[in-house]
Amino acid sequence: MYISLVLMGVALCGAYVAAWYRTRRARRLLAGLPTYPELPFFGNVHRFFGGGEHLLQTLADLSEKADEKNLPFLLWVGPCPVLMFNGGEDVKAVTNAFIEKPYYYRFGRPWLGNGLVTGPGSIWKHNIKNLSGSFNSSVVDGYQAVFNAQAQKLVENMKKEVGAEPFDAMHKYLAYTTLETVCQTALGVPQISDSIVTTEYYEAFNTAVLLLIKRGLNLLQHFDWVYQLTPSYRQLMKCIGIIHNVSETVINRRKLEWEEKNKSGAKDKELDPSETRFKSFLDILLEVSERDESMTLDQLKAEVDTIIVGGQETVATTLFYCLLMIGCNNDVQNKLYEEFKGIFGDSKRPVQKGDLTQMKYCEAVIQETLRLYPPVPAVMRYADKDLKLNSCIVPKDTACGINAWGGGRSRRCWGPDVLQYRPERWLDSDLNHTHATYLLAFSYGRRSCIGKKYAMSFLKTALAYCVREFHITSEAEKLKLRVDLALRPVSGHLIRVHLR
Ligand code: HEM
Repeated sequence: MYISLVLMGVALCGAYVAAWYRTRRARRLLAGLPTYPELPFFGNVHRFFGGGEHLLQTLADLSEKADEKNLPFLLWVGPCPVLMFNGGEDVKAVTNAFIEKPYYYRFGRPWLGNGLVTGPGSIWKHNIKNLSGSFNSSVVDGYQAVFNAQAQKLVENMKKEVGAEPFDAMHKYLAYTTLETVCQTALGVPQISDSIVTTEYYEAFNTAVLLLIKRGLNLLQHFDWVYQLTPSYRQLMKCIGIIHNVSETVINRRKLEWEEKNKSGAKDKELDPSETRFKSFLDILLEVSERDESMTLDQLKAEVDTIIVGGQETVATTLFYCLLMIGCNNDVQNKLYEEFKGIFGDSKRPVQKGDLTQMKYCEAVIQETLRLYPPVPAVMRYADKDLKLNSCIVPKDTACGINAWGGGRSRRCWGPDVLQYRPERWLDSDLNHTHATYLLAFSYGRRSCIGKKYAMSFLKTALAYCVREFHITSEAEKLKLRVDLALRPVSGHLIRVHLR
């Protein structure tokens, strides 16, 4: 025990000195940027302790300071610099220059392998060429029947809550709805709910997310060899085993079907559309694997798991905040209802592709929600070379934060009513390219979200079903939030539904 502690102490000191030596040039180049006073050894790391609420306060505080000065905010994690960018030309330059991510993205690799989110830049660069169009309009349009069925199921479930106590829509319904939707469209399995999203899978999925967050927030566990000694590691591996087992089973079955189809000499190499009635993400990957040897079975699994993770909580969280916001902004809800009435009349018919393009106000509601409540408040890039910006030089080896919370709440960009929930601002013809660089919920530039079109189509569909059926109320003006990778509520997050 004593020897282990001494060894750990020596390793930590060694790592600190090496990192300090490597980043002394950064200290010189970044002097003058807004920052916090540093503690010896820890830098500003103590600002991240104290739980998710405290973390959000820190993020909000540094975002405001950066906005006031119109400069990136500098943090020191031990001896290592982290620059936080709120938006504007800097974000554009940083996201286009850097495709590497800091080391802690590796924590997700036991689950997501070298998929798009967690893979190293070189692998991402190769695969994105094949996958960037995976969720283009024609593919996503093919998912509309799944979106409708899932939205219908959601409102049927929520009807149980009519006249009941306020409830937590996220955990009771939304998380499950989006997990089913994304599994179904990613894997292309009909009747997925019975066979795939079992309670065991759902629980393993949620626990794995929480364990990864826990690791991220515990600096000591950043060392692989420390983490591998913990019970959390064993629990994580168990959860990942359950999740992988599901995706592997489906992938293997689908791959066999695909190979048999090819052997039988079918001219059209797409799977029989009658089986799924849409082209799943897995189908797209199988097509890629035919012409690109680097799309191995492992890589294919990594990409499928990535899509499921990338699309599940983000979409559920956005829908959740949309419901909360319209629940405490009656005027907004009325306008939304009127828009749906204009499109559907009194009918509760399924949403069609053409309806989605007419939902302009609905789109504004989603954008405004994402501006104030980005599900992923910040993402990171790693500077693998120097980059000259107008505001500073980003030195090689600096971590760069793309701060969606700060961008959406930048007074400089959005004006004095920045904190007001006002979807109308998105209908304003004065909105321009600069505003786009401050709406960072989907990140920006290279390695930004490829599921934006998917997310918008599903969210519009789900909102149409919910608002046609229910009048929603919430007390979200009392909403309290925390950050633990995702933006999560602490209180003020319950809703009530009333039949229209
Ligand atoms: C409102 C919903 C969504 C939000 C707010 C969102 C947000 C984001 C963000 C912030 C990133 C950048 C991650 C990083 O740099 O670390 C990202 C990447 C990604 N998202 Fe989304 N996402 C959403 C929906 C979806 C959906 C529905 C899918 C797929 C079905 C998806 C798939 C992905 C993938 C594959 C990446 C990695 C892209 C790359 O690195 O090239 N996302 N998303």
